[in-house]
This record gives sequence, C-alpha cells and structure tokens, in this order.
Amino acid sequence: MRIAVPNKGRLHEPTIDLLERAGLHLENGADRKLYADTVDPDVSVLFARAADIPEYVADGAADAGITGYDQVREARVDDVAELLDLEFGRCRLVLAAPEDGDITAVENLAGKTVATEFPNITRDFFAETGVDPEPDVVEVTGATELTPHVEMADAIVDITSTGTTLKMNRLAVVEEVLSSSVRLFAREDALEDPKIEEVRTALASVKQAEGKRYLMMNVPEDRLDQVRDVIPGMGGPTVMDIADENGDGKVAVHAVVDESDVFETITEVKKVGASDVLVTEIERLVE
Ligand SMILES: Nc1ncnc2c1ncn2[C@@H]1O[C@H](COP(=O)(O)OP(=O)(O)OP(=O)(O)O)[C@@H](O)[C@H]1O
Ligand SMILES: O=P(O)(O)OC[C@H]1O[C@H](OP(=O)(O)OP(=O)(O)O)[C@H](O)[C@@H]1O
Ligand SMILES: [Mg+2]
Repeated sequence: MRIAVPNKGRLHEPTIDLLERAGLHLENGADRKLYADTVDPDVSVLFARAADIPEYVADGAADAGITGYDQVREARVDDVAELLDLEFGRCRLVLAAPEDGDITAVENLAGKTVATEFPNITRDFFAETGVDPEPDVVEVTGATELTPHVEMADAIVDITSTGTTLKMNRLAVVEEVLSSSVRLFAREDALEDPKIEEVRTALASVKQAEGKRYLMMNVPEDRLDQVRDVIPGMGGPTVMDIADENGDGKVAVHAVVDESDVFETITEVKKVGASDVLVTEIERLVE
C-alpha cells in the first residue's frame, strides 16, 4: 500500500510527525525524496505536492493520500473516499474584496472578475449561488491577494486562517466558500486492502490520544466509590490490587481523563483520599 503525503509546505512536517506518532516510522528519511519505506514492509510513502495528491491517488500512483480537503475538492476526483479528518491544516477558503470598495455581498460580483488558485471550487461556488452573469474566474498560482490592487481582479477566493494576510492586503471577507482541514482518503477500489484500514486505525489512535492524559493513583479500598464518582470519562477507571506488604488496604486506580479535566480531577481525588497520583501522556488510544 502506498500513501501520498505533502513533500513540502506547511503540511509536510505535521504529516510526517503524525505518521511517526502512529508508529509508521519512515526508514530512509523524508528529505526531498520521492519515496520512502516505512517500518511496515507493506506500507510505503510517496512525496508529492499537496495540490497533486488527490490526482495521484485517483490515478493509482498511490492508494491513499493525506492532504487538505480544499485540494481534494479542487481536484474534482471521482472514486476516492474520505477515511479520516486529521484535524490540522484548518483553514477557510473565502471570497474577499477590497475593504473600502463596493463589493460587500456575493451578488455584487455579477459580471466581475475573481482571481484564485482554486478555479474549480470558485466556479462551483458561483454556479451554486446563482450570480448572474457569472463572474469571470482568473487562475493564478500565488500572491492572489495582490490581484485586486493591480486591477487584475475585483475580488479573490483564497485561503485564510488567522486573517493576517487579508488584513495586510486591506481585503475583507465577503463570504466563506469552504472550510478545510487535512484528511486521509483512499481510492475506492483500494479500500479492500486491509492495510488501508490498519493505517486509518493507527492514525485515528493518535488523534484519539491527543488531549487525553493517563492518571494513576493509589486509593484506600473503602474510598473507591467516592473516587469513582469524581473520575470522569471513558467507561470508568481500571482498578487493580497492589501487592500489599503493609496490609493498608489500597488499590491502584488508572483512568484516561481529558487534559482539561486533569487539574480538577486531581484536586477531587486527593480530597477523597487518593495518594501517589501520576499523570502521563498517551501516545495512542485504540478504541
Ligand atoms: N494559512 C493556512 N492555515 C492553515 N492551513 C493552510 C494555510 N494555508 C494553506 N493551508 C493548507 O495547506 C495546504 C497546502 O498549502 P501550502 O501553502 O503548504 O502548499 P502550497 O503553497 O500549495 O505548496 P507548494 O509550495 O507546493 O505550491 C492548503 O491546500 C490548505 O489545505
Ligand atoms: O490568514 P493567514 O494566517 O494570514 O493565512 C493565509 C495565507 O496562508 C497561505 O499562504 P502561505 O503562508 O502558505 O504562503 P504561500 O502563498 O507561499 O503558499 C494562504 O495562501 C494565505 O496567503
Ligand atoms: Mg501556501
């Protein structure tokens, strides 16, 4: 099974990092190579431009891919299935126009010109919104934000996340076109390969573990019910006997807790008699 991942740009590093955390260690380095093997002899990696990945998967150069949802939509590929939202690379594709201009609604773009790196998504958007006459869509390959200032376009459709680039270029959002994040997807006819499900499960287990902590503590057996009451989440804690030389009647309690609940949970379990509380990170969590 071959999986296509971004070779550079902002998605490269977090994708490699995710594969590593999922246990799919890259054997021969990730730098500027076309292919890499992984520790799993049945899984290899193909490095490609984020924008080309959907096409590579659809054409069979790779079986699965990791790239932005915006790229999958723009490539208009058939016969690929989304398997997992990897929840990074979050951004929005927006229609934006000069802050102090007359364009404040989609309808104002009737017969005007819109520059974008995403011509397919942009044309689909105007077709759906029914702006008449449809705007002329001009394809550019970067620095889209400049085009309204050099009279190349009246508005743009471009990526924004913090909004800094739009602000710097004195552009304001007119409307959201698409909301995006990085996805794992695969060619439909490759879905029968059990490796694809293995990779999906491994990546999902990393996402599951994010934001969770593993809590361990010792608890007097007669306080167990009270401790159970204050530990939130995940099907209740695991309780284990301690090899108990002193005969002081304690048990070990382990639980998975949301990171945001850790502080409060520790305060509460201490109140009801827990001791020796340990908090650790979780690498993966397979449900
Ligand atoms: N500012 C941003 N915040 C969050 N995600 C973003 C942002 N910009 C782009 N992305 C996501 O990352 C993807 C790839 O963008 P990136 O800028 O890394 O590549 P690129 O510039 O298209 O690469 P190349 O240099 O190969 O042309 C986008 O399709 C989008 O899904
Ligand atoms: O809302 P912001 O946080 O400012 O992000 C938006 C910018 O990020 C992307 O560019 P990138 O930084 O990837 O540069 P690029 O044009 O070289 O791809 C995108 O094309 C926008 O220009
Ligand atoms: Mg970019």
